[in-house]
Amino acid sequence: MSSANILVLNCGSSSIKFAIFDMSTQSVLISGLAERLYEAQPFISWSGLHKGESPISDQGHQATLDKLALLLAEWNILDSLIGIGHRVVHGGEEFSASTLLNTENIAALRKISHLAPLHNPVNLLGIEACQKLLPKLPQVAVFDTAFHQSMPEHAYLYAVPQAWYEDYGVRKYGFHGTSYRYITEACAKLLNKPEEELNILCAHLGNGCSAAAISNGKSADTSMGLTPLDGLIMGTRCGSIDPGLIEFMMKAENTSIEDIMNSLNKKSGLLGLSGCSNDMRTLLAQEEAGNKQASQAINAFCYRIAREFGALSASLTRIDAVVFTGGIGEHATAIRQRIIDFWPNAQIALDPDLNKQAGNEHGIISQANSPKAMVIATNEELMIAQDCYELCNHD
Ligand SMILES: Nc1ncnc2c1ncn2[C@@H]1O[C@H](COP(=O)(O)OP(=O)(O)O)[C@@H](O)[C@H]1O
Ligand SMILES: CC(=O)OP(=O)(O)O
Ligand SMILES: [Mg+2]
Repeated sequence: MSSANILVLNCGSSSIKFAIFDMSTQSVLISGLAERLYEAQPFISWSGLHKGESPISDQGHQATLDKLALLLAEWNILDSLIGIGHRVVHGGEEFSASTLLNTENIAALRKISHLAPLHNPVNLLGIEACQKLLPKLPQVAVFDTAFHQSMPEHAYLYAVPQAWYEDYGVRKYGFHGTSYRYITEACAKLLNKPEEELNILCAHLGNGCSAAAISNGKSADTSMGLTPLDGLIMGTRCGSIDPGLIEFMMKAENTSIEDIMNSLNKKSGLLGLSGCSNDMRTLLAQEEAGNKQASQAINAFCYRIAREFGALSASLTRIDAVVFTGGIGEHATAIRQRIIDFWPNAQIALDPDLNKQAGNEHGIISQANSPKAMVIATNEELMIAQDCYELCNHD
């Protein structure tokens, strides 16, 4: 087996995605997903050199990380690894680029963990598990926030007392940056343009959802903020709301700030509006079956994305393409059409066949005479593997 293998770990709030890359060929050897970690029956599946699936004996991230350690040993892959790359969602102001981890910067990461409560604590759990399993192996953190460090001050400042920014780092950071970085590279190639000349609007629509304006290949603005709670409607997160709502609901329900924040993070978004699911596939099926609340949730979701595109377009001198990515963006034909329907002044006309097949060989789903709309499958794991490989080889 090659000795240029990198393990990539993406610990999410309720799932763990992993991939083993052979960087001598930039190919994936094995990739997998553990899902529903806090539900009755957590489950892990993998494919590539080895293929299989298995229930996980216990709930939570730790049991899954233990299971993954057993699988890596079983696949005889541990000795071939030269580094481990971790998706870390929040890098605060301290981390503006991918970083080789050590005791000091892990401690610094721990300090900003509360800024992404659904993500950073479990990202750290993954880092600790790997340290235990392979203490000598270099580990690299790749931050969702890094790509957005190019945002200008007028985009990232909140209109709150300046001391909040100076003393506590309260500003917009933006997330899904590793995905936007991949999309920028891929889109420039597909449109045959230098990255530095690419101007696009992109929506990353997964469990977490955000949109970004990319100007001359760099992030100019994005919908998520200090935390990944702001902006678009998400699976269980509310997105933008009137901040006054928080005090209002605390008084109305005579409850704590923790309770309200828990509801805004875990019981809102598509789940809260529909009252039935955070999963777009389920909601589309429910809508088809006549469930009005599911329909309301989907419409609010799509409208908010159209509105965000309209707002973000203010920061671009020209729009080369509107790009959809993430689980929903890549797979939900009807959602892409509905977003475009809610955005008439963009004058985009989708080609129904191209939209259905999620793009031609250039990723394009719009008609020939329309402003361009595209679908590009994101690959955060490849970006993480590349950064990890580069940092491991330089040390
Ligand atoms: N064929 C599909 N049609 C509609 N929605 C889909 C389809 N496939 C996946 N999705 C949706 O994608 C979302 C998950 O996206 P994903 O990017 O995998 O999430 P994560 O943020 O966990 O990485 C879910 O809402 C799921 O319903
Ligand atoms: C930042 C974020 O929302 O990530 P995810 O989409 O993985 O939840
Ligand atoms: Mg995701």
